[in-house]
Amino acid sequence: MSARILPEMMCQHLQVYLVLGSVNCLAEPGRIVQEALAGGTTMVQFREKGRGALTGAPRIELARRLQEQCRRAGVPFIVNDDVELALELDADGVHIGQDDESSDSVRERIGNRILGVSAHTIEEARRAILQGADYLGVGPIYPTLSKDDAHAVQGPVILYELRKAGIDVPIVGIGGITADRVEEVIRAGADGVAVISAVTQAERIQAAAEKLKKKVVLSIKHPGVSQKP
Ligand SMILES: Cc1ncc(COP(=O)(O)OP(=O)(O)O)c(N)n1
Ligand SMILES: Cc1ncsc1CCOP(=O)(O)O
Ligand SMILES: [Mg+2]
Repeated sequence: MSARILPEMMCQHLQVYLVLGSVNCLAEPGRIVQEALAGGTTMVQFREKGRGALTGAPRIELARRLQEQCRRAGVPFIVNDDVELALELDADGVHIGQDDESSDSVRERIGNRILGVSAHTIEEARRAILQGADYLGVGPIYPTLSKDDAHAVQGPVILYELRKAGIDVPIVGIGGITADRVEEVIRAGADGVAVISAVTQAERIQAAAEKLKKKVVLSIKHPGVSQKP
């Protein structure tokens, strides 16, 4: 198996990170992923959960279909929560939260595949890193309608606080992020943005992904030290 992903490469993949399941999609999920990839999406997470989510064979079939699209585009395909499914598909990685299986156990099971861990505090971030996280998902940065059990909104300042505390692993901001908010999120310390609705609910999917990508790239070009929002 290949080695653990390098932080520089991880940061590239985090730039425009599309998180989705069939329940988020107004159009057919395969079409959304196709257009999002055409618009420059850099990583995709299969998050098939919530009311009306697919289960059993249809869930696996959809995951396989989206994974194949990502493979063709050369974009990593990450499975949310379900380590079994990630191993069955030979996915590129897994994303887990604080209420899921522990990071050290998942790291042991997935070998060198990408491991993303949600963190809401400096302590959670430090533990996740010690236990083998390749990146941290931090949020909700802004209010979100896409996750019923989301933690309290943290604002971009949490990104600044994590960086100030010396957390230097790749970080993606998530929760309520729109193109207009990208600059603030990146300037506060994120390496990229993870979005559900900004892409899945857009009228023009490809254009929405393109706009996010452009804003991320422009904001990264003028980084400086993490700035307090
Ligand atoms: C990139 C990214 N960051 C955070 C999350 C949230 O994970 P979690 O807290 O486990 O919640 P669920 O998504 O499982 O409902 C994520 N999925 N992706
Ligand atoms: C999965 C997840 N974790 C924290 S907020 C969130 C939902 C993000 O969705 P949106 O981009 O539509 O706010
Ligand atoms: Mg989870």
